[in-house]
Amino acid sequence: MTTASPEARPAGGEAGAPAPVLAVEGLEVRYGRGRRGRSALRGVSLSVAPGETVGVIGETGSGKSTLARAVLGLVRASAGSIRVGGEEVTGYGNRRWRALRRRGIVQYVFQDPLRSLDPDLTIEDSLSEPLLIQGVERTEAVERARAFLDRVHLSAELLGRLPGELSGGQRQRVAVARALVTEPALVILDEPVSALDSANRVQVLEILKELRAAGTSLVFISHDLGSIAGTADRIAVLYRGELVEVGSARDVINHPRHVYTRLLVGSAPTLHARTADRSEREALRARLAG
Ligand SMILES: Nc1ncnc2c1ncn2[C@@H]1O[C@H](COP(=O)(O)OP(=O)(O)OP(=O)(O)O)[C@@H](O)[C@H]1O
Repeated sequence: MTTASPEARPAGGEAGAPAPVLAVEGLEVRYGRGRRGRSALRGVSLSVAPGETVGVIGETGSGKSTLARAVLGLVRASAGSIRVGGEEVTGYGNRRWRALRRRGIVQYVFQDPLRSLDPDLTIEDSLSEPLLIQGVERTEAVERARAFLDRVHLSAELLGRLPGELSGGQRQRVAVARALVTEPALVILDEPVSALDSANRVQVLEILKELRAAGTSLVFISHDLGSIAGTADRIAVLYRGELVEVGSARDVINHPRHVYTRLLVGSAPTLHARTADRSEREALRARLAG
């Protein structure tokens, strides 16, 4: 990270500190080639310790989904390195990435649960599939999958249904359960609550807090600081492809350092931090544009 402040917690790997489940160093991602190519991420460095929830916040186009896709092997890094669960994965080709995903070490939840769920598989099949792929025997896979329904506050009655027969909120909770069944070291959540109405949003955020309390490492990506503020241990602020600030959630919200972070915090009326009035926000926008 070239312009960011130092991270609030050690990245791990030093004597006594646990090795991070995710370590991204100097990550660059470009889309397209040559003159027509454009840079989506520049010099991004971020680590996630075991059991830690890191929120990544940024406006549309700042590179949040690109970061998620790079960590899942869905787009390639042009420079820098990515280590997942201690494994250097940067140079992996499609086959090795597929194998890594199959091992269930890193899982994901996207904004649209229909992208995370096969529309033709019943909920029971969707939940047991990741375990079957790992070679778990069917009866045990189904039993383990059912056990995860409780974790996401869903009733077993839904197991025989297809994703299209559930509400948006129920579908997203199934997507979260599917991401958890392999007990991954890391779950990447890309705008997991953005498509939900406020009641479902609150429920899914509660579930994420419970996962955090249970020690699952999460990267929670959102454009909404209000959603991230109560869930993340640390917050990383992405602005135009660069991480401009990383710190404890409390520090970032109460003492934002970068102008963009101050604008974000000042525009979030649900936070307890002082919101900026209109003229202050305009002054901050002018400084960003300048
Ligand atoms: N497949 C692609 N080809 C070319 N450019 C892309 C591609 N995907 C994203 N980009 C560009 O990369 C930049 C970062 O996009 P990205 O989707 O990561 O942003 P984001 O922060 O997730 O935005 P949003 O909140 O709108 O989803 C944007 O300028 C976008 O136009």
